[in-house]
Amino acid sequence: MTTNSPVVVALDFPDMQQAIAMADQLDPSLCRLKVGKELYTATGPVILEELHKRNYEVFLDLKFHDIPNTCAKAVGVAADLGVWMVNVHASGGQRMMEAARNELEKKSHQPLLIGVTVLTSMEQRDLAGIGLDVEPMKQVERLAKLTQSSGLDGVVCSAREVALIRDVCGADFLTVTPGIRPEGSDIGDQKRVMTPKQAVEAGVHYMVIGRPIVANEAPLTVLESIL
Ligand SMILES: O=c1ccn([C@@H]2O[C@H](COP(=O)(O)O)[C@@H](O)[C@H]2O)c(=O)[nH]1
Repeated sequence: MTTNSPVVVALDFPDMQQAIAMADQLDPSLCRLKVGKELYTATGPVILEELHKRNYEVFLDLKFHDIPNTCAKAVGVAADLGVWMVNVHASGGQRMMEAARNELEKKSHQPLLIGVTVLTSMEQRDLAGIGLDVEPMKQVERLAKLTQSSGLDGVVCSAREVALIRDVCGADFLTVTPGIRPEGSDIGDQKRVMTPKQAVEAGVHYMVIGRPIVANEAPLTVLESIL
């Protein structure tokens, strides 16, 4: 099933049973689902089959970052698994991203291919700690331009950077934004956050939302209130 919903719910769980129980409380006409490192490491590809059977489109958020050949082959396998979206770290560089793009061109099913810019859990001092003397906004801009010139479909960034990305990369270049926190909800380890309303006003294409929905005892109600 395809949906027009801008919400992608992060299924961050340690096992199949909890992930499927959550998927069964949500609705594929109201959201897509994201499978990340914790769940995929626990279950392997069978989780994707289960979610596809339930008519969900799935963002496989494994953030590949490796030498071009290894990264491209991993992206190719993700395409064969039928996912809707897959991502790589833009800081893997242009040759790595182009190799991933080229690998997808050989595939009958081609997921959206997205580059991760600066993790939404990072602020300026975290960048300084890895030797980058630059503001997150500037680094996001730099990596978004590199991602676009490498032929990818869009970027993962904070909703705070979306207006700038729309200016420099155009409105069709996809923005996928974690770090979304409804008014009053716990920020946790996220740093560059926005509310769903602010994110939509900024023009995001997709909002990735995990704990505010999946840690709530009424996840469908929270999803509906966000929508
Ligand atoms: O920059 C990034 C990239 C990915 N994520 C992922 O999104 C979700 C966010 O979950 P919350 O519970 O809403 O914080 C999570 O799966 C991250 O791995 C991100 O947060 N930031």
